[in-house]
Amino acid sequence: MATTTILNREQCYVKEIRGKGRGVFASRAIPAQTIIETSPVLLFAKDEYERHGRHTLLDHYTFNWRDGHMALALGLGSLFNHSERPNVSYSLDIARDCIVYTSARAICADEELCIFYGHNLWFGPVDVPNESNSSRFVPEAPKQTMPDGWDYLTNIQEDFCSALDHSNSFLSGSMDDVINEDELPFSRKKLSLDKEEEEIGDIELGITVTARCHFSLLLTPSYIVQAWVVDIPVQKHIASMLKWLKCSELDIEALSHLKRIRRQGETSTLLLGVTLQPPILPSDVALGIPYQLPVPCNPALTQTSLHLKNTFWPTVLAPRRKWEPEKWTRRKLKWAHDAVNALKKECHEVASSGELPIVAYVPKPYDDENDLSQSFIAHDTRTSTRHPLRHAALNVIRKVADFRVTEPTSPREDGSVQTQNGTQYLLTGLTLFITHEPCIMCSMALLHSRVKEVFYLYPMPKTGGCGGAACIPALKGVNHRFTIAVWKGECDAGEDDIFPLAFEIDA
Ligand SMILES: C[S@@+](CC[C@H](N)C(=O)[O-])C[C@H]1O[C@@H](n2cnc3c(N)ncnc32)[C@H](O)[C@@H]1O
Repeated sequence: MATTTILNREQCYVKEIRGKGRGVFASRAIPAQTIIETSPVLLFAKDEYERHGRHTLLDHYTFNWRDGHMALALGLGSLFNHSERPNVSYSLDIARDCIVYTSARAICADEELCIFYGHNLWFGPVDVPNESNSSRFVPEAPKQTMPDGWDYLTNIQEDFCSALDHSNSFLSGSMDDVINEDELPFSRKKLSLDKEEEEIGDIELGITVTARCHFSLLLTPSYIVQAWVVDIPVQKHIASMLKWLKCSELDIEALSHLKRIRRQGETSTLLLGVTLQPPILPSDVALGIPYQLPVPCNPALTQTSLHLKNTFWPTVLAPRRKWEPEKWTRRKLKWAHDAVNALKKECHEVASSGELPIVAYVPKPYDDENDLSQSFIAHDTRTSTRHPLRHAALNVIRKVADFRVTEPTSPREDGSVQTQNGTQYLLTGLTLFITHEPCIMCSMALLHSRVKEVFYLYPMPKTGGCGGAACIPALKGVNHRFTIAVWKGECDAGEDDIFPLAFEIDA
């Protein structure tokens, strides 16, 4: 086999490999994160490339560039072969018209240097670097246009998050001024949780009961059941039965929107509860036999709805409290604006490392630093770890939890330190900033974490769990709600396109 030695600054050489043609090799050990090669590119306009280039051998060597241009890397850049487990990542330096190749892990002398071309190869690949040596790093794929199941996340241009947000006109003025809602650089989603139920057919009947589960706070099985009631023939027994009920286990929160007694003519009926079996009643009171009735599952929000609900069972009127969004001062806006810029800065770095450019950031809280004494940032690592659950939001929750485990609370008597237990993952009172709308899984995790609010820059209509494909904090039956806000100016689509579902929240 012929061996040609061509050295670049990092002493790489080119060698012929069976079944692959030429390849680039390290002549000495290279530490991780070393720039191996910077190749200037030759750019072809889209038209020119379509008419000529793509019908030639050039098509095996070119990279997608911005604005439909195609780029041919000069120097060693065109000679890196493909591997499923590449040891080299690359980033397109659009401003300098070059491609920068960086070692994704420590590389041994005489190891072949490979990049990842993507999933749509035009040749049958041979010889992947051996598993024990291999990095799990998979950089952005050239020419990849296939749907990736993640709203084309893998195709998001590197420059997407590169521009810091300098549009900070809202920051000039007194820092204590409260900013009008329509001047805020973000829009808050309103989560509509309750329908008015003003038609008889709209009344939701039945009570949702949750089976007791000691292990999960959130995902417990629930059933919709009818309520048990019993007629009380003798009026003087009503008071004693109400007293008995208070002490029984039947008096539960889920029935608090219903009145206990229904009077119809001479008959008084007592609402007992929502057990699966008929409740056992006191034997010393003359009562009818318990029976089941469908009862409204929500309080009445309006008089019309009250009138209709009362035909099923007397219901409490609880007019909706007006949604009152939290007021934002200029000082707090500055805090959020800094957080967005921190996200973007990190995102830019992540994109050039070959991971999906998704970053989540939990800054020190604006109001109360006792909730978290330092800020945390994490990016998506599902590519490098080959672990489909390593999303940015989950990674940052984990970082916060890991930090808290090591953060001593108070010393014990014997002088050893005590750590908090079981609640480290909680983001109570904290705000999460994230480049992309969290997916359904992450939105559920965030709900579980009791996060106070989530700001994102880029909506994900097909996979998002904060208004895109679903709106997790607006679901019925979840035990926490968080505020959702979208930072303006990151997406040109109209709001209706992004959020096909209109939600409102009860404060
Ligand atoms: C950008 S060039 C790489 C340099 C090329 N080997 C050469 O000698 O010019 C891409 C071409 O290299 C070959 N190639 C790259 N990676 C390969 C692999 N893992 N297995 C087989 N052929 C590969 C394919 O023919 C592909 O069209």
